[in-house]
Amino acid sequence: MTFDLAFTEDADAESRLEALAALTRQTRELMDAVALTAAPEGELAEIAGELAVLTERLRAVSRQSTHPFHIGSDGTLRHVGNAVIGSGNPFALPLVIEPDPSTGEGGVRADVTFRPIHEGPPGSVHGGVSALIMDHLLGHAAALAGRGGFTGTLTLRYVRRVPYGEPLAATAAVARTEGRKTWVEGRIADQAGTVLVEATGLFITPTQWPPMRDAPSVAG
Ligand SMILES: CCCCCCCCCCCCCCCC(=O)SCCNC(=O)CCNC(=O)[C@H](O)C(C)(C)COP(=O)(O)OP(=O)(O)OC[C@H]1O[C@@H](n2cnc3c(N)ncnc32)[C@H](O)[C@@H]1OP(=O)(O)O
Repeated sequence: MTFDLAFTEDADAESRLEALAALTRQTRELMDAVALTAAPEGELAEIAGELAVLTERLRAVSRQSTHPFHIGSDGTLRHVGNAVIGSGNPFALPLVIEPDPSTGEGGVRADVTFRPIHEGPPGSVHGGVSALIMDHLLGHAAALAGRGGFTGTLTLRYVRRVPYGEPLAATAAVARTEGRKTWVEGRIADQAGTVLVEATGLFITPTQWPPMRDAPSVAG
């Protein structure tokens, strides 16, 4: 398996990506507003009609697929369409990941504030959403350690309910390695350091992998 790695270094492409990111941020605002709206029935129907017009306007100029990996003008490996970090994907939180070598090999951290659209049990975050965030962050740690790969297994322990609307921190680092296999451990904790979710992932580097797998700098 190979990734489609495109090079976009001209100013027009970058400025268009900025415009797409602005549209994406606005769409996320819309999703939050829909989840929390108390508008009356007639207004809901009217707004749905207005949104249908906008949806058709976008659909009329659709791409064949979402944005693949590409190398940005600053050399960063970008995945604009990614479901977790993608600046062009309204579904993405998005997660902004920073290296944190103090936590170990491939150490990474990210501030994360979940929103009402992530609700599972009333008033708290869906376990699958926590798993999504952990999967990506652990995979990023493996990649940062030069051991990028696909998730083979992901194990989570839900220690406490995860609240939305509160700033939390997600961290991960490589725990051990064996051949093409990399075990990564991570957690989501609150500001007091209380662990809410613990995760362990096994990432397997395929035998055929693109040369730039160290991914020193990855963004959405
Ligand atoms: C361009 C540059 C990119 C840079 C990158 C930057 C990205 C920046 C960060 C992104 C972070 C994204 C993080 C999200 C990551 C996903 O969410 S990936 C999506 C979910 N995962 C998948 O779709 C994987 C689907 N599965 C597969 O493709 C294949 O099964 C795998 C995992 C590649 C393994 O295939 P394989 O290489 O043929 O494995 P195989 O030779 O059979 O086995 C090798 C070893 O692994 C073990 N193994 C195989 N599968 C498993 C398993 N599922 N569980 C446990 N053990 C297993 C075998 O038992 C064997 O062990 P040993 O006998 O050697 O001890």
